[in-house]
Amino acid sequence: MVVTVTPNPSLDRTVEVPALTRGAVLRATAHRVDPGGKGVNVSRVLARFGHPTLAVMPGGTGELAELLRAAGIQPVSTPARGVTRVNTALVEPDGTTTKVNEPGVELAAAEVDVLVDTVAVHAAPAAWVVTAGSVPRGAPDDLHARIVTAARRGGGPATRVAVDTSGPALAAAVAAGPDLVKPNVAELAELVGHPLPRLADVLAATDELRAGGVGTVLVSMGAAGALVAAPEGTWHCAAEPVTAVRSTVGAGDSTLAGYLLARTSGASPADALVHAVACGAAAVGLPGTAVPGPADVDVTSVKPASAPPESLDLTGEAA
Ligand SMILES: Nc1ncnc2c1ncn2[C@@H]1O[C@H](COP(=O)(O)OP(=O)(O)OP(=O)(O)O)[C@@H](O)[C@H]1O
Ligand SMILES: O=P(O)(O)OC[C@@]1(O)O[C@H](CO)[C@@H](O)[C@@H]1O
Repeated sequence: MVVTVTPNPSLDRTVEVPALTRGAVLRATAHRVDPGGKGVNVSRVLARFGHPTLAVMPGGTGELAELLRAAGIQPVSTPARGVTRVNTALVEPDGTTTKVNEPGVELAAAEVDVLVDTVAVHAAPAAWVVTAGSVPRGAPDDLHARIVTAARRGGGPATRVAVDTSGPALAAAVAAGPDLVKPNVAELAELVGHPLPRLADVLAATDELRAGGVGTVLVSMGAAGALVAAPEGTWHCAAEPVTAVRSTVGAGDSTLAGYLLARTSGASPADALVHAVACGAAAVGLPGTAVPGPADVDVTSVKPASAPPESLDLTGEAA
């Protein structure tokens, strides 16, 4: 079982437009609404694969709860002020996505405590507790760090904790020594305080995090695939670039879910990375915040993970 925590859940509204023109009235060619928020998306992938999951979040009632139940996920709601935010993605035909994320619910100190304690209550049977996404208004920067500690306190001997967030919240969470973090390259660069133009720079950054007490670092790198730096070793893997990108929203969450699904089934970090990359590639071919299931994911189309090509340029500026 995997428990996910989404401190700032959302309803993701995706509107496809012929072109994004500032100041114009745009006529949508398609639209959809998906449950959203990073932890929620991880639960949605797990549910599509038939893996048991519980999604903890402040608020998360009304339409979001209905959509989650329809997806086979039982939401665990904790008290919050305000309503679930609506995050809007404007998607152009080539997949270019402009996203507007609302601030979302607000938490008083007591509501933060309830969220953190609820994680401890549900952590015992979990193989993984995943805490992910932005920190809502009113909550402290160390919210994910507190959730890591709560998951450890309430979890069983086999419970592991993964974090996917950014900025000061990621820095605080890393200091709590989670078993896994899943930054993208920009988030990792902000964390270590300098740009990471080549894969060698990403590797050095993952070494730094692991030396500081993080167990595994899973770095998603867009079309350049993903890298895992684990106690067992370091591997890189990339899918064939998806040319028909529908929406990249949720690709990182699908990558993380794919990795955890494979690891809980006993796969090695290298094989789990292949599954993670296949899930990420499948996600970008799906509209809006649709997440992949087994029928969408083709592991055989992804080459086995290999030693990281350290000279790989990640800026897209190589000659
Ligand atoms: N153009 C692409 N072609 C093939 N695979 C892709 C492409 N873009 C992304 N992916 C896959 O999706 C994964 C996640 O993408 P990315 O690194 O952009 O996530 P992210 O920035 O964490 O996303 P988010 O936080 O919005 O969910 C990549 O590791 C890769 O496997
Ligand atoms: O505002 P946050 O919490 O950083 O990100 C929220 C969000 O953009 O992330 C998910 C994709 O990863 C979406 O479902 C959701 O709208």
